[in-house]
Amino acid sequence: MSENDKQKPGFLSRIFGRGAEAPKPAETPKPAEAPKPAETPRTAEDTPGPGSPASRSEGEPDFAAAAGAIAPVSPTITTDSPDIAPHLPPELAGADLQPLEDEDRPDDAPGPGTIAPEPSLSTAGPPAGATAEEKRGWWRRLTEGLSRTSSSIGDSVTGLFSKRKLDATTLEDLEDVLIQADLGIEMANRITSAVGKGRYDKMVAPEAVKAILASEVERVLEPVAKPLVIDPSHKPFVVLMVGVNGAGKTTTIGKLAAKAKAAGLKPMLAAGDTFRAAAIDQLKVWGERTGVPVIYGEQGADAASLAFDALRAARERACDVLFVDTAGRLQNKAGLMAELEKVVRVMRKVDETAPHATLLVLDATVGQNAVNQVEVFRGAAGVTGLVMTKLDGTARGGILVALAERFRLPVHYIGVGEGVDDLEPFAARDFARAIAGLEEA
Ligand SMILES: Nc1nc2c(ncn2[C@@H]2O[C@H](COP(=O)(O)OP(=O)(O)OP(=O)(O)O)[C@@H](O)[C@H]2O)c(=O)[nH]1
Repeated sequence: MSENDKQKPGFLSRIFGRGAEAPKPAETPKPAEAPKPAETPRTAEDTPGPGSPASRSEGEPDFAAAAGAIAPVSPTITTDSPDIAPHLPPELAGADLQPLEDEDRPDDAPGPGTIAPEPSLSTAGPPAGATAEEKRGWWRRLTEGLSRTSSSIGDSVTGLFSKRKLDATTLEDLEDVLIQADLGIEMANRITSAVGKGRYDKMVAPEAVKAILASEVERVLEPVAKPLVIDPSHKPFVVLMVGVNGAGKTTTIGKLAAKAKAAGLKPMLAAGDTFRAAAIDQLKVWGERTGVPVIYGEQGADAASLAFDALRAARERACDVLFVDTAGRLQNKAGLMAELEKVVRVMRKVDETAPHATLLVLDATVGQNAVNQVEVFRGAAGVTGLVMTKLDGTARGGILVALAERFRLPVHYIGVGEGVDDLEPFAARDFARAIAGLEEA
C-alpha cells in the first residue's frame, strides 16, 4: 500500500472499518487434503420436494457440539480457472457468462489485503478520481436499472402536476402513486404533506414535487446506506448470503467476488446451497468467470459441513474473504432456521467470530413480501445487512424505502441487472434522485 493510500482515512476505513487492527497471523494451516473428484450428481428422483426437510441432515443429531465428529462431505475446490462442464443450468441460458477480460485485471494488481487504486468493494458511487465518462456510466447504469420505478413515479407526477393547481384530489392521487410504487403508507403520507404545505391552489412544477420526494426519500435512506466493510483482522472475513430461492444470492456472490478481486482481495466461494445441483453449477460458473476458487460438494451434502470445510480451506489458502451461499426454502421455516443456525454454529468451530457479515438478498419484484422475508431471516440468521436485487425488473422499487424505514438495517448493494457490473454500492442520494426521475445531483 502506498503512503498516499495510507493517508486516506475515509477510503481505508470504508474498506477495512475504523480502527481495524493489523491482520492477525493465520492459524497454522492443517495439511491440505487432496481435492477429490466431484461425485455424480443425484438424479431428479432424489431431489426432495417442497415440504421436505431443509437438508438431508435436518432432524439428525447436531454435530456442532462435537466438531471433531463432522462427517466429511468430499468437497472439491476449483482452481482459479476451473474446468467447468459446458452444460449450464436452464436459468443461465442466455446469460452473459464470458470470462472477464484480462484487461479488466491490471497487470500490477496488488496482492491480497492491499487496495487496488480503482473501485473498491465498498465505495458507494463512482470511485474517487473517476473520469467524467465513468461517472456518467455509473449514473446511466443506475437510472436505466431503476427506470421502471422512476417512469412510474416520474411520469405520474408530471401528469398530475403539469395541468392543474394543487388541491386535495391531486394530493390523494399522488399518495396513490407512491403507495403503488411500494414506498409504504407512512412515507407516502409524509411526502404528500410536504408537497401540500403552503402550496394549495397554486401551480406546482412537477420538478419541484420530484425534488421534495427525493429529499424525503434520501432522509430515510441516508442512515442505512452503508458500505460492506471487509475487516482484514478476520482472515478470511466470512460473508454468509441468505435469502429465499431465486432472490439472487448466487448471482450477487458472483458480482461481489468480482468486486473483491478488483479491490485486490483474495476471495473464495462456498457452494452452500447443496439443495439444487444447478445452484452448485451456477456458482462454479461464476467462479470460472471471475477466476475465483469455489469449494463445493455433491448435491444433498450437509451444508454446515461444507461451510466448515470451506472456512478451513479459505484459512489454509490465506483468503481475505469467503462468500458462503445457502439454500433458502421458506416452505419450511423451522427447517430453514435449523439449517442456518447449524451452518453458523459449525463455522464457529473454526472461527468463533464467523460469520462476520450476514447479508439478506431480497428480490425487489416480490414487493411487500420482502417485509415478511426480512422478519423471517432476521430471526433465523441475525442479518447484518441487505442487498436488493432485480430493481431493474419492477416499477415498485420504493419497497427499499419502506424496508429502510421499517427495519433500519444497513443496505449495502442494489442489483440492477444480470451482468457482473450490475451491482451498485447503495448511495442514498443517487437512489432517491433516480427513482424520482431527477438528474444526477
Ligand atoms: N434482472 C435481474 N436479474 C437478476 C438480478 N440478480 C439476479 N438476477 C437473476 O435472478 C435469477 C436468480 O438468481 P440466483 O442468483 O440464481 O438466485 P438464488 O437466490 O441463488 O437462487 P437459488 O439458487 O435457487 O437459491 C437469475 O436468473 C439471475 O440472473 C438483478 O439484479 N437483476
